[in-house]
Amino acid sequence: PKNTDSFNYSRYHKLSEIYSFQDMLVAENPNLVSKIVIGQSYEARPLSVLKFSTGGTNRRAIWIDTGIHAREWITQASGIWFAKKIVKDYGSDPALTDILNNMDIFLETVTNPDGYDYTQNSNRMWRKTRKPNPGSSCVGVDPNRNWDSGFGEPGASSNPCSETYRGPSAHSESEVKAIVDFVVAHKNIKAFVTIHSYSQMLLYPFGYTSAPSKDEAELHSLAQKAITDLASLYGTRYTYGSIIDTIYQASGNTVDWTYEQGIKYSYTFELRDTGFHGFLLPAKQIVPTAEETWLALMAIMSHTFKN
Ligand SMILES: NS(=O)(=O)N[C@@H](Cc1ccccc1)C(=O)O
Ligand SMILES: [Zn+2]
Repeated sequence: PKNTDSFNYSRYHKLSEIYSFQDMLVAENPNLVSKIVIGQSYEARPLSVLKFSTGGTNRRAIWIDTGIHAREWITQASGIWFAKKIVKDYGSDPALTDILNNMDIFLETVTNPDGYDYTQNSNRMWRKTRKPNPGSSCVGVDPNRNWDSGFGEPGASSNPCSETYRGPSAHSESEVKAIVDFVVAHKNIKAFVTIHSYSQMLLYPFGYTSAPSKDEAELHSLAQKAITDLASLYGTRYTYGSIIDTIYQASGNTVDWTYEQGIKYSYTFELRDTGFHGFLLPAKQIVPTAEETWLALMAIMSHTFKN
């Protein structure tokens, strides 16, 4: 595709097409969008983050990532759609314009590029990173068990062959460490949203413990508002609540760590569907899924902006 208007948002794209989309979006919108490379994957691919900013220095910021689990293709595709949506709506949608006149948005659309490439060329059901595990014939670490929050506690595996292998140590994966370093250095991120599929859930900390977070009440009511807005478009029904109560115990997960870093509005989405297609969601559902999810993201971003 020649530009981001002719780009086909209703199709899943290979890694090189996503990278060229990012560069086209930056080139078309130099006053709003820039690309930051926060590190590199095990196989030395760039970990690229799109920054949406109207100026200032170290403004309060919102982080969104998609594709940390490679096979969850609806999430990378939604992330691409979100990027174009931000550019289209800035200056026309009052709520988004207000947010971007005061805050920055960081969007990492391919958070596990090695894994994504592997699903495209080898194993469509790959989940983890692609770093070999010494002493094992099994490859990869689960990037949603590798964070330094309840690391190694129940809710992750110590077996390199497991899909939920936590890794040899917290932040052992460069794809995780790059985000850790970015969050620690930035210091002004107020909302952190990491997007997975499938199950149709909106989840908040904690996953490693049944102890409620101190902000449980606020996180619960904001989640309720977000999934209500989501459902208003196509009637898609989400459940919501703490990770451990709503899905299962999971230690070393992303938002437990970001919440413990002090980022109150830390959420994990599980997008469509509830298992009929699962990870193999048909491409015709990409745009409807992205559109409805955007409404929930706007609820979270607006609340973050006002608080
Ligand atoms: N996306 S998924 O199918 O892998 N499910 C997630 C569920 C999950 C979501 C948020 C924190 C911990 C765990 C997982 O990492 O197991
Ligand atoms: Zn996932």
